[in-house]
Amino acid sequence: MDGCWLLLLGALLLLLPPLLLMEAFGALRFRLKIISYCALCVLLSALAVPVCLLKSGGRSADNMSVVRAFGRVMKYVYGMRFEVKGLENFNIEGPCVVISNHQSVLDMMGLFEILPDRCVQIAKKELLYAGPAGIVAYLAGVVYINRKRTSDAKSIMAEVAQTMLKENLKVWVYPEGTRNNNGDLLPFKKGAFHLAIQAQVPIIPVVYASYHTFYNQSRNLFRTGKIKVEVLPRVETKDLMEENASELTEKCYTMMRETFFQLSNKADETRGSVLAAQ
Ligand SMILES: CCCCCCCC/C=C\CCCCCCCC(=O)SCCNC(=O)CCNC(=O)[C@H](O)C(C)(C)COP(=O)(O)OP(=O)(O)OC[C@H]1O[C@@H](n2cnc3c(N)ncnc32)[C@H](O)[C@@H]1OP(=O)(O)O
Ligand SMILES: CCCCCCCCCCCCCCCC(=O)OC[C@@H](O)COP(=O)(O)O
Repeated sequence: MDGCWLLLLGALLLLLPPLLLMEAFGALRFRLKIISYCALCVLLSALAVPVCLLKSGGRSADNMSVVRAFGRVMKYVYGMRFEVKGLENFNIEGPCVVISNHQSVLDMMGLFEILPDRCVQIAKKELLYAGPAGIVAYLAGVVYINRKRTSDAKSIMAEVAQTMLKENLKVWVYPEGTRNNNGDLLPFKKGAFHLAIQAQVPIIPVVYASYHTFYNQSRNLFRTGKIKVEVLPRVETKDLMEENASELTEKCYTMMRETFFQLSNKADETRGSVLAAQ
């Protein structure tokens, strides 16, 4: 492992000159910081691959704890602190579907901060081609879907409903289906909710506060910061059927959006105008 840390240190030193240059140029600085973040993800992944192979010999959800340990290095490098509420809501026997909002590539830090054991994510298939990061995600049991081929994605998720029960897995889905940094949540895709209903497992919503105070792509802002996170109480799906998926989606969306605004200290403008109209 000593070799690994030396390699890591060497790479960080290599990243230092570009980081200094960034002080002078806003846009360049922002880009370099994002690139260095991705490079660190790739580097940590490359270090984690052999450890995963030694631990499990191949693809296994047990490897996710290795990836989580390596992933937790990133928050120290980028000066992110987390304030987590409701972590005890993860303490449930058996499988469940975890859903959370997805703002940026920085979410990897927030993910590994609270990721429970034996929890795998659903990811877009393009991530498989991100070199070592794609490989380590595959080794840790990440399920890849092609978002453009809905019917394929649905059948893969139907298989996941079976495997999560068989192998006692939690599955983490970003129901917005893409990154979104607009200060609100995008409407949710329904796959996560069909998955929970098919497997008859609870949903655990997780909300990360808006990053707007320290990260904003359009303003080239990427500083250190504190991220409030709340793990909400489980939403049961027992006895729900396929036709209940839309209302379940709506219920979770409303709950998470309210929490998102609370955590981000913002007024819910839409709700305000709806109330005014009544
Ligand atoms: C070493 C450490 C450091 C290294 C770090 C690097 C290594 C990392 C390692 C490890 C961490 C990995 C982390 C990865 C993170 C990745 C994040 C992403 O990639 S986010 C993008 C992909 N995720 C999704 O897209 C969400 C899942 N998407 C869905 O669930 C969608 O619903 C989907 C794709 C299944 C369909 O999407 P639609 O765009 O067609 O929209 P819809 O409205 O949901 O569905 C259309 C109709 O189909 C029905 N439907 C959907 N799913 C169904 C189902 N399963 N069964 C039946 N009907 C279904 C719906 O009810 C709807 O029909 P009606 O409108 O209601 O009539
Ligand atoms: C051979 C080296 C190839 C290098 C490629 C550089 C890739 C950088 C790897 C960073 C991996 C971090 C994982 C990111 C997960 C993530 O945040 O993915 C975004 C998707 O959720 C949503 O996609 P989108 O619809 O594009 O917003």
